[in-house]
Amino acid sequence: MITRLAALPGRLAESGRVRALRMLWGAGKGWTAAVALLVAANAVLPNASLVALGYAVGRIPAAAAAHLHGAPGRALAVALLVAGLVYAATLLTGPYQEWLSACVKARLVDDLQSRLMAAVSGPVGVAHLEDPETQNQLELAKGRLTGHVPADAPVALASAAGSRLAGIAACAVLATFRWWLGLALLAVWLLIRRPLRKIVLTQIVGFRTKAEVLRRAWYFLYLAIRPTAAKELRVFGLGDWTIDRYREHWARGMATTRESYARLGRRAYLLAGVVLAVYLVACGTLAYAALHHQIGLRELSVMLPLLPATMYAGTVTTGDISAEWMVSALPDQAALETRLHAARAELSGGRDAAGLPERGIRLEGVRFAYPGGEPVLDGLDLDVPAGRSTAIVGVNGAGKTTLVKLLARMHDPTGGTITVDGVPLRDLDPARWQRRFAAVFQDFNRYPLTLGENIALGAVEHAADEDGRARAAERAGALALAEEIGWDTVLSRQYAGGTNLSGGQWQRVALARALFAVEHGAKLLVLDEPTAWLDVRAEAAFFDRFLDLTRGLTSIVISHRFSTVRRADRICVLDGGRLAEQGSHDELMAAGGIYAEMFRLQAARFHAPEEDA
Ligand SMILES: Nc1ncnc2c1ncn2[C@@H]1O[C@H](COP(=O)(O)OP(=O)(O)OP(=O)(O)O)[C@@H](O)[C@H]1O
Repeated sequence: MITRLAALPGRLAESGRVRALRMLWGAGKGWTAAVALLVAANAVLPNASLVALGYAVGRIPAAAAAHLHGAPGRALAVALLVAGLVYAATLLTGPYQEWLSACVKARLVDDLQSRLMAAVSGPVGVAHLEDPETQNQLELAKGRLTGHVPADAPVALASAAGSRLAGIAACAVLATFRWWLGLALLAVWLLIRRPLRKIVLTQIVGFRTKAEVLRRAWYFLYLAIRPTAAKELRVFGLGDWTIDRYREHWARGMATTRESYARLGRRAYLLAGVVLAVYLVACGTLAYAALHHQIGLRELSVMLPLLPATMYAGTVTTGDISAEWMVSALPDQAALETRLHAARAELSGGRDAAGLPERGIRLEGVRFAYPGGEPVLDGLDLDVPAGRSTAIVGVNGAGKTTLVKLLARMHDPTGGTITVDGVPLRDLDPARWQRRFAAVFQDFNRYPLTLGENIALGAVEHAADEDGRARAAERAGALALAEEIGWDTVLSRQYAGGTNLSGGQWQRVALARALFAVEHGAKLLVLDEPTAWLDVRAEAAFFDRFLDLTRGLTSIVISHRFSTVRRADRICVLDGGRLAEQGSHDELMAAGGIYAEMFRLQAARFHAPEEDA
């Protein structure tokens, strides 16, 4: 996978250039014209100021002989004025480039980031998000791993192109003195550019193979600076360990980059020898011509400073290197969009899911394994009747959450069939089917938004329904919280005026969100460990409301707390990837199987004799 990411440096850079140009054109004709002006300014002004200064120097002897009077004095004054103006214009190109870069970047960042977000959110499943290659490509496309933002590419390329043109123009001016000298300088710089640029491109490719290691480095950096991990890091004294891990991964990730910089340096010294030889010839030729009065002071003072300016025709500057890095991210963006667009088709189906399920969901011989993993479900047969509550029970890793992910079409089974009222689940429009669901996942989201928004996100198109929001909060036991802190308080102290919630308070908010979705039409309620964070009283209140909460819904509850599970109409026990037992609490207890054993084990902890406790 990594090799695919790393391949073909040349093509990668070229397609990036075309993309950068297209991006610029897309940003607007005015910006394209402004960038073209930058290219022209970089190409013309530095040489023009050298030429103008050379002309002014050439006029000094005549003006000095006339004591700065008369026509020679005026000619010098005009030449100096022109040189000064051109030089001032040259100085202005720097700020102009900064301003242009900021403006173009502001336009492009928005577009590039939105496109990335759209690409990643496009597929209805979640497999692509669990795929390391997607994550590598995503980080490269954002430019975060390299520190070179792709939105800067058009202006950086324009600036580099302008400098190259300036170098070529300097060679052309020197060719007016001796055609072979201009040509020799151009040829030597062009020859040198190829190997130098190849080193940079190889460095970029080398860096890309380290994307995963560098992602790790960034992970350790964020681990150290984000408040979520702060408590554990301190309790276990992991501060230095985190820094060491960061450094170790960063050093590994940057090893190829450092090596290629060293190679670039060595090669540059070698090539500098060749350049020196050509420059010696050039200086010698100019000196010879001056000594033999073949050229005057004016020509000499124009040609001499242009000699070093020819290097821009081929040398690789830090600006060039940055531009290459920025450009290299653009094909990643395109490849990611293409790949994730294809991933949209992986979970296909066009039938409307409205009104489903009326009778129920049936799983027959369902098999599923995560990519590269052992089978999690291995021939599962299960009925989930509509309008009833079904509890799923099993040991850690039995596949309970995975089963819910299959039902919600985050993944499709690798074998067997799932049908809804007899219609294959694969035939249903996956996005519409997902909107039939309301869920409190084990790792529910804790949005750093207001309390009101946290609940309204369950049915965002009905966010204005304040009565519905209050009803959902009341049923979830979160109304008191709303009355205490207000609907508009942000649930994170990392934002001004925000507050932090306890785990149990968060769980009530997550439940309220799911119930708000139910208020607005969701018919399948999934509760994955819905009471894990609740205190005893809140859990008891939840049991009391369970029948009310799930009435009329097809609900699936997953829990290791048997007091929650026993309220369900039907309990299914997963074991070894299959359905091991099913029935009501009483039936399963009477059967004396896995469920009964697990239930008794848990109950025994609460009824243990005191010496046992
Ligand atoms: N995204 C994933 N990629 C690869 N393997 C996964 C993924 N999610 C879960 N698994 C594996 O699938 C198996 C079942 O996990 P699952 O989360 O479905 O179990 P569970 O019954 O819900 O467990 P628990 O009671 O601990 O919540 C586990 O072995 C787990 O390692």
